[in-house]
Amino acid sequence: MDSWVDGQPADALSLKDRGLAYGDGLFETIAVRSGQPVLLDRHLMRLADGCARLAIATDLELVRHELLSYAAAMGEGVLKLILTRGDGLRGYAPDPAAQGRRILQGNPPAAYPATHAEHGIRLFPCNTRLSTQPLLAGLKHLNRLEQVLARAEWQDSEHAEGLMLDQTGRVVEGVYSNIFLVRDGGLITPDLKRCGVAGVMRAEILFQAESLAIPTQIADISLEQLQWADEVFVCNSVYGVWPVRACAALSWPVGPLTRKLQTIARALLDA
Ligand SMILES: C=C(O[C@@H]1C=C(C(=O)O)C=C[C@H]1N)C(=O)O
Ligand SMILES: Cc1ncc(COP(=O)(O)O)c(C=O)c1O
Repeated sequence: MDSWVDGQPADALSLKDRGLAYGDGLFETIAVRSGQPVLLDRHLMRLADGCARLAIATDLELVRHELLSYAAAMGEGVLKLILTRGDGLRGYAPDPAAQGRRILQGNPPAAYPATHAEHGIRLFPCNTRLSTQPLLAGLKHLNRLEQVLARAEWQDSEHAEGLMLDQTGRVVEGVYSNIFLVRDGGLITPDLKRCGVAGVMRAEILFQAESLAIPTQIADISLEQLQWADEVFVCNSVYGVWPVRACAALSWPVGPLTRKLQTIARALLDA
């Protein structure tokens, strides 16, 4: 399907776009099932937070309308929205009058091996560490060089995802996922106030767990805590939940709470 720029079919973009020049923008990667964007409200909430924190001007109702129209035309697949600050001249200073540029791209459904979800995955222990930047923490902004470096650390198919730590060695997230630990029947996921992307699926899992009276905790997590977890899983808004079986010398069973939340995520993504 053709990409759209500001609501119109397009196959080119201005060379002055600040997304290209400085990574000055945000993105959302959204699963589309039966013509509907999955977890749309959560994606729009994160986008609105990003626009407010970066002071990018955009009409979020128009964005919603375009996402719905584009998804309806796509049917099935993965829809990527890139929202940049629009054009700029040389120099970092943003134009206060700039209007955000909306780019929509349709991709086929993700084709991950079924074994990732069924039997679990191995995480590659990435050497690339995440930098601390509270002003950007949680946002899905366009500056993703840390993830690019981390993902380039392994090429084998034995590892489906990587584990990323911050500068002090705290567990933060996967390269393209968030991480959860199960301990004594409850969930723990890293606090993302210093770095990391606050995933849409992470938010949904926390919500679903709370409505099932499963205790949840958002906290700093050490490698030692990871070692003592009863179960570990990763999640994102495209594949849902993958159990984690191993990371370097650590290993975990695929447990019942992971399976329960995986079933809930799958129901959302298969709807
Ligand atoms: C990096 C992108 O999006 C992330 C990657 C995946 C995936 O590969 O499963 C899913 C969700 C996204 N947060 C992208 O370029 O779309
Ligand atoms: C660095 C990072 N963390 C977490 C996620 C998961 O986010 P979501 O659940 O919104 O897909 C992603 C998605 O790509 C990501 O790139």
